Amino acid sequence: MEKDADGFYTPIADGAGASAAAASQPGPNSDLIKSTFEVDVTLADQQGDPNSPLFSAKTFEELGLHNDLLKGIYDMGFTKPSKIQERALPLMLSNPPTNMIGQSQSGTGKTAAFVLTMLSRVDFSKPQPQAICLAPSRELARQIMTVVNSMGKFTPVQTEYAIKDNLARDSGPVKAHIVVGTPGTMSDLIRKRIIDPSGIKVFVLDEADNMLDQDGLGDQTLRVKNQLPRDGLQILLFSATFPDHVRNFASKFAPNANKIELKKEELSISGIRQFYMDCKNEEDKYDVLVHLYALLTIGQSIIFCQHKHTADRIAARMTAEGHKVASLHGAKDPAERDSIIDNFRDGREKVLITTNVIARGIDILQVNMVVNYDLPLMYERNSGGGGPGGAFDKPDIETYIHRIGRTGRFGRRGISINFVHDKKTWQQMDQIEKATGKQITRIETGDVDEMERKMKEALK
Ligand SMILES: Nc1ncnc2c1ncn2[C@@H]1O[C@H](COP(=O)(O)OP(=O)(O)OP(=O)(O)O)[C@@H](O)[C@H]1O
Repeated sequence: MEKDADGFYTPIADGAGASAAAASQPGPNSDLIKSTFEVDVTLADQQGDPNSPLFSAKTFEELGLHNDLLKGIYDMGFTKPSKIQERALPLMLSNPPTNMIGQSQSGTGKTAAFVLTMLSRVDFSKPQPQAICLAPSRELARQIMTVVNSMGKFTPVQTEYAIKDNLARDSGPVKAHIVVGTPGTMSDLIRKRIIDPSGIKVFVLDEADNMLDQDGLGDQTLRVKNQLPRDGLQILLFSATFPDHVRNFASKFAPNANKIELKKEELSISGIRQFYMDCKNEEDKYDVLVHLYALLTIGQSIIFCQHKHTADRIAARMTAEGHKVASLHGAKDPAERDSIIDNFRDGREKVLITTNVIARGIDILQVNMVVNYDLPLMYERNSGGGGPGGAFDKPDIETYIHRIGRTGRFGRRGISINFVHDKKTWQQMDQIEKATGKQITRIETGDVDEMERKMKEALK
């Protein structure tokens, strides 16, 4: 592997043209859903294709992992590493520890790469925090923790959450080896000395571009970092996207890091077919969504809105009209959030209406459809679109890539549908199409049979 002029390693190739699997598991009555066997076969095809992000020339044994971790990996049903795992793991496990900035498309196994590093670096005989991982949402932190506990199943690892409402104010010092949480709570717990930072050797930021962005969680993340030991700390930053405005900061945050980065045109995964639907106006979007309901429930689907109140309003209206949907956003209380995402993860709910809170990282293999009810937008200063000096007018390309990446996980097929309803939204989608370099195809809105035919075709 060679570094280029910027210190980045050879880019990971896109999986373009790889024969992807059909939509994933459940739904025994659905003809959209292929058997697990078929998914395995096509996954093996992709993992053998050097152009796929799932390809690896090596085995997990060759990556220098401890036997107990290999047992955990195989117990999870992984047979071969993905490209990011193959490339990043040997660099992250080598001594002396080196920082890493790792980029790879959505759903290509970044979590396992950093979780295996945390588990490899922990001294299980010492009952104190040694690795911490931050994520932008409690849902993602909980998911990462599941991976830590599954991969570490054959080790004596102890884990603890740093998420709201988990540890009481008067909790004694945390003795767990690995702590996973969100930045605000993690920083609080360190400040209160409930988490002793002195033994921390590994600091991971998942969705790192979002965690470092000053318009996002940047301040809180920096606060956590400033509380950690300076010497010998290994910093690992992972994301599917690293936009230019955080890239420099990421390099300063994780000095002298090994870097694995994607080319711009490789950002989105090719197993996801992107569509759009013309809606007559804002109100018509609701009717189009209701029309789609039968298709949304074939597998599972996530509907993204810009605002919490939109998610709640649509969910309440659909429920009143006899449809079964759930809504999830950051204004709900933590216990309710946990139960909503758990119900969705377990397939008890099929349609989740939400905001950007779960745009990143959430890994639910059965999700074969993502709907952008509202396109993701970001604040643009002086756009002239109202508000003092700016407006939410600019398409948020990174969020778009992460949102559609909730489907098409690890070689599976998926569909995304954008609702456009006026000139402005049309132009915003056009900008997204240009920036991602992937075609977004029109689907006839009124003709349900045609919609179904196109979607089935896309999922084949
Ligand atoms: N080597 C492997 N073999 C088989 N499955 C794998 C392997 N590595 C990861 N997976 C599975 O692939 C799915 C996606 O992995 P993961 O959630 O880590 O993706 P990611 O790259 O972090 O995506 P995102 O950018 O959306 O956060 C998970 O269900 C995970 O269990």
